[in-house]
Amino acid sequence: MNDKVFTKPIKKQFEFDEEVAAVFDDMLERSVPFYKESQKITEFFTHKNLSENGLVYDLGCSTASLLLNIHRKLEVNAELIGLDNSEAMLAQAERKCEAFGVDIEVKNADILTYEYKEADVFISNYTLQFIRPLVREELVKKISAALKKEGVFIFSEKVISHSPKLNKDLIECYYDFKKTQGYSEYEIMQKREALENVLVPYSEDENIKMALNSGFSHCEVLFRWANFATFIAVK
Ligand SMILES: Nc1ncnc2c1ncn2[C@@H]1O[C@H](C[S@+](CC[C@H]([NH3+])C(=O)[O-])CC(=O)[O-])[C@@H](O)[C@H]1O
Ligand SMILES: O=C(O)C(=O)Cc1ccccc1
Repeated sequence: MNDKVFTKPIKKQFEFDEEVAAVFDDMLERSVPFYKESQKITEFFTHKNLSENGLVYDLGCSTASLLLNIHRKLEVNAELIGLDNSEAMLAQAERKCEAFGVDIEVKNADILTYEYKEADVFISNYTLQFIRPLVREELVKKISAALKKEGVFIFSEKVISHSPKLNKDLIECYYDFKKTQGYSEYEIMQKREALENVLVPYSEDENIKMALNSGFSHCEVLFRWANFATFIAVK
């Protein structure tokens, strides 16, 4: 279904409710620049770091698109677990996994309090940005603690610049992108308001520092387009 969520006046903050879940795949493909490319890079580095009988967690798996792609190219026996705390998203995820006849575990859980098993790879695609800054680093520490030695955390985020001029231009560049994807100025502005204080992006540098401060020995950018970036952190 096509994303028309912000074509009408919205009075509430952005939520991952039924209305959003029903159009979510279209929303992400049209709202995240090079979404498919960032997914492909994430898939590549997941396969590279996954060992026989290994485990992958996808934090904020939404409709399970990424785990389904990873599953398609699995060359080892591995456990894939997707976590999300939106019932509406999980219903879509289960519907897709069933349709493809795929054995992926999707669980209703809060990624902040979940008790993780030892894993080879953690993924968070555009989810950390929705975690309150006060507890975000704590979560990254929890992730690093649950990873195997040399395990990886691959995460994609919307990012900001601390140069005010550059930040303003990055936002404008992104809004031009959204217009080319068929969103009107009205939809863009309405969503911007709904996301205020809900989606809190860090700069590229702040994301890397957070990873290095949380038990990772190395962190760098795999892919960046204007204000969207994919990072890899190695334990
Ligand atoms: N505390 C939390 N616990 C569990 N889930 C959460 C929490 N907070 C938010 N979520 C979930 O994190 C997801 C973030 S969307 C991820 C896109 C996906 N990775 C994709 O690549 O398709 C990003 C976006 O929409 O920009 C939503 O499904 C929330 O319900
Ligand atoms: O669409 C936007 O304005 C964004 O910042 C990206 C996004 C994509 C999907 C859900 C929330 C935010």
